[in-house]
Amino acid sequence: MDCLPQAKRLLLEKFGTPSRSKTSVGTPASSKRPATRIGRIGNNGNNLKIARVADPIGVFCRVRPWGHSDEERCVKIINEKQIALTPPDTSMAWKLGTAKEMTYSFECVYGPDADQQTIFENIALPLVQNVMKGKNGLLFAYGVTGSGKTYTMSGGPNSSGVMPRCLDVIFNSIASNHARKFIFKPDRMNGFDTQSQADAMVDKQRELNTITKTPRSRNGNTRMPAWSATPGDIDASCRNRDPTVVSILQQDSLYAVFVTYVEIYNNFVYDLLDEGCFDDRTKKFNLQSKMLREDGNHNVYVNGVTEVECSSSEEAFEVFLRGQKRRKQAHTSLNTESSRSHAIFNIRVIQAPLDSNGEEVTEDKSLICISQLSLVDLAGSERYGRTGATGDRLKEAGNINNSLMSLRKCMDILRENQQSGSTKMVPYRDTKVTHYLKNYFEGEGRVRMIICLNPRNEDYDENLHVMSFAELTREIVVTRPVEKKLDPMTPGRRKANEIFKEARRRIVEDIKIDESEIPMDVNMVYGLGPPLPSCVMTKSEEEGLITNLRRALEMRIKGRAELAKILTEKRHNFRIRLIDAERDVETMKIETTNLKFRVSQLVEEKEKTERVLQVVQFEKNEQETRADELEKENRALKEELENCRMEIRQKELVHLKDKEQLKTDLELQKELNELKADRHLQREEAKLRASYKNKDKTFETIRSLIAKAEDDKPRRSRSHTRRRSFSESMSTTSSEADFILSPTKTRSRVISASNILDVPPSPIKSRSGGVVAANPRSYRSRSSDNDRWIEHTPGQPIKSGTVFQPVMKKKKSLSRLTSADEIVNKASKYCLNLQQSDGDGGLETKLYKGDVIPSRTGGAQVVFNDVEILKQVSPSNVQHTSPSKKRISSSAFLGPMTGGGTTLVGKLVETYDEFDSVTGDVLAERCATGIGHQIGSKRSRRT
Ligand SMILES: Nc1ncnc2c1ncn2[C@@H]1O[C@H](COP(=O)(O)OP(=O)(O)OP(=O)(O)O)[C@@H](O)[C@H]1O
Repeated sequence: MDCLPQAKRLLLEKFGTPSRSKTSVGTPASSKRPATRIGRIGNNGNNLKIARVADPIGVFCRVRPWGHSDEERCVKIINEKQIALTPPDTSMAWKLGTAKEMTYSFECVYGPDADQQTIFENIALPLVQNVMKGKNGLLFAYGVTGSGKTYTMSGGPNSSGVMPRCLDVIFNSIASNHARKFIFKPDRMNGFDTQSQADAMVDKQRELNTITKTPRSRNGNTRMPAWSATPGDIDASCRNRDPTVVSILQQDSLYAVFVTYVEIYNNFVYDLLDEGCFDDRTKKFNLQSKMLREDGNHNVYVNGVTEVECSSSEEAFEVFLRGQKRRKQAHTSLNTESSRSHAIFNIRVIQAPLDSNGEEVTEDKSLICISQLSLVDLAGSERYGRTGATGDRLKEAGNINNSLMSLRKCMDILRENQQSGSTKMVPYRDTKVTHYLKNYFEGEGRVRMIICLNPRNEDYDENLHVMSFAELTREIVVTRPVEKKLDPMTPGRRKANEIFKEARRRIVEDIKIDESEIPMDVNMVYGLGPPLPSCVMTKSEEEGLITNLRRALEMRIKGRAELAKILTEKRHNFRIRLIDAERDVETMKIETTNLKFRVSQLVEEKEKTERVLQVVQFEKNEQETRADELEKENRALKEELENCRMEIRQKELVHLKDKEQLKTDLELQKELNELKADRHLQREEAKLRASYKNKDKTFETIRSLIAKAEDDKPRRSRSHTRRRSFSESMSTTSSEADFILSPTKTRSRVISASNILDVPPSPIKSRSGGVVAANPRSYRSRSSDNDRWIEHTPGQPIKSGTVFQPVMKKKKSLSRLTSADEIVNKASKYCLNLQQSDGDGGLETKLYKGDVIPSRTGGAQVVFNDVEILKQVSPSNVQHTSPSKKRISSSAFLGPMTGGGTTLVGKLVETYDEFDSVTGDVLAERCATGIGHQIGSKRSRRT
């Protein structure tokens, strides 16, 4: 509905009433020059010539403060619009004799006392207002070096210049309509695209991830660039914000602000916000020069320039500081921080209307409006001679002056074209600065210039040039930009959307229904039809516009009537639903009363149940305590039972052991008895043989007697018969003897009698006539002894120092055996070496020898068959030697040998006695254990 006042305004403009009177802030009314109407060919589709209103470039003058009050100065402020330049004696004009005081007029003149706030409000704020309306603006500062251009544009630490204030006002104004970050995305061709809120959120998240990896700024809000401002610089967080707000917002549009910062140095364009050019090695920025391009609307832009979206003026100002650090500045004799390049800081305001639901930004790219405010800090003009510049500085100065000269040339031709109607080509492309600003001078925005003056006498000559440029510029008019139709849709969508959302939230809260069940269609209520046709009347007699307008309005009236009908219907429906709802409420009230009664009953029941529950709980606790006690008792009894069982098991083990021992003893006893019986038998046999011998002698005697009586035949035949019967009886007796001496009858379990009987008897007579006890098995030929011995010496043997050495050519100590195989497969003999004291200081060494034979279970068993005893007795103790030991010793070695195996058996029986009585325990314990341990599972049978 904004279209009627807008149409009225356009009509007024059409008929010549300047609309500049609307600008309340800015140039004083008295200083306003009437808008110039210039003829320009515009293409409105019908190729009609239209007149467009043009404004002159607004030129303002600012005189910076001078050092000392007594210092002579060449600038004199005549009034708020005029200044006078007085040539000093040192000036060139004085020398040439053309010196005279010159007066110059400006839109407004600001003296040394003018503060930054005033400069901003009067010069820059109208441009900011324009930008918010979707129009472009250019503000540039021009003047000699050190005249205060940078100060005016950027400001100092405690005095914000034009640029930060512009940012403040823009962000203040769009506060409630600020689009979420990343809703607008630069399309890299000077345009913008929109994206959904979801996509914007994704981009936002990505940015947050990047920020968390980099340090934060001093105020903690935004990213702190690695090369951010040093403490001496202007701090974005410390400056005072300008609180001004311009209220010319499109309420149904969302806004975003992007900034770019470029510099033109030595006629090359550089992107001061390009982050990919920091050289870690040199710690310097290697900026790549950029190209200037034209977009589809012939707007010049820097190709590939970094456009930074900012959420606040602080953030934008930090971005500016970031770029400022890279700007080419140098110390010159005229300015300690002289700008050696033209810096252009662009603030781009993007606005796009919300969709018909007032929910999201429209996707229609043609409805996106981009307006740009360019703030240009030109490098200062300077004379070569004055600065004394050389090298790079000289080259810079040359380029600066060239570009400023080119700017002046362009202005000159432009003015000539405008004044004389000529169509000379304006050489914008001569330098980058004129090329870049071309669009502004051709009518794409409002242009304002601040002439900065340094009133020192030394600057007079340069100031003169600046003044002539200012005069020239003032005469140039710039076409006023066409008012853009920013939002063609019905206004109020955003508000309606908010109201609708609030209503829906309340319904969801109160009635507890799903939010998705309530349709979201604000358009139904607020869409009054298609947008109104253009109201711009190009010809007074044009009828079509009014007809179209009438038709559109009639459609709207029709639409409104339809909406009214729908409203009535909805009202009716709503009333019916309301009545139903009231009825429901009554029913519910009754139900509520019933339920309350039921609830009170349930509460009583619940209390009763709780009491019962308490009693049950108490009982349960008691029973649990009792159960715990019983459990403890049970556990103690189980432990006791287990102990008893263990005791029984131990006793059973002891019993079994005793039983085993008894069994072994019995067997040994039995074997002993058998051996004793054998010995007795052998004695009896010997006696019998002796008696037979006697009988033989008797027979011999008889035979001789018989031989004497041979002559007597009958007696001889009788004698023959008798002899034959005696021989028969003798043969019978000898077979009986053989039976008695049979090895099988004398065999013991421990010692193999067959081995013993295999050994031939070797009776040797002693000198005394007795039989010498000699064991042929003890003799071994050292050359033919192939037996492999296992030597077992338990404990640490005592060195006897005797010549008595058992012959064991191939022997291995039991303790060195590594596997059972060494006994089973390799060893054939076993020797147990036992040493013990005889109690009288003597040492008794016993060697128990035996054969190693394989056992049935695959192991090995030792069959002892010999004992050798070495007794070392002190001569003084010979008398006291124990008789029993003597007996054992002598009986073992000096026992009677009547021949055959009998002698050896007798000897072995004696030794077995000894073995059994003296070393039985040792053998049982040590030998069996030793062998058993060495052989492992193949434990040999204890013998
Ligand atoms: N109106 C002013 N009030 C106070 N100080 C000022 C004013 N104008 C300029 N100055 C001071 O003068 C010095 C030079 O100013 P500035 O750097 O802005 O000059 P410039 O025109 O940008 O020079 P150049 O072209 O060499 O860059 C600065 O220290 C600045 O603070």
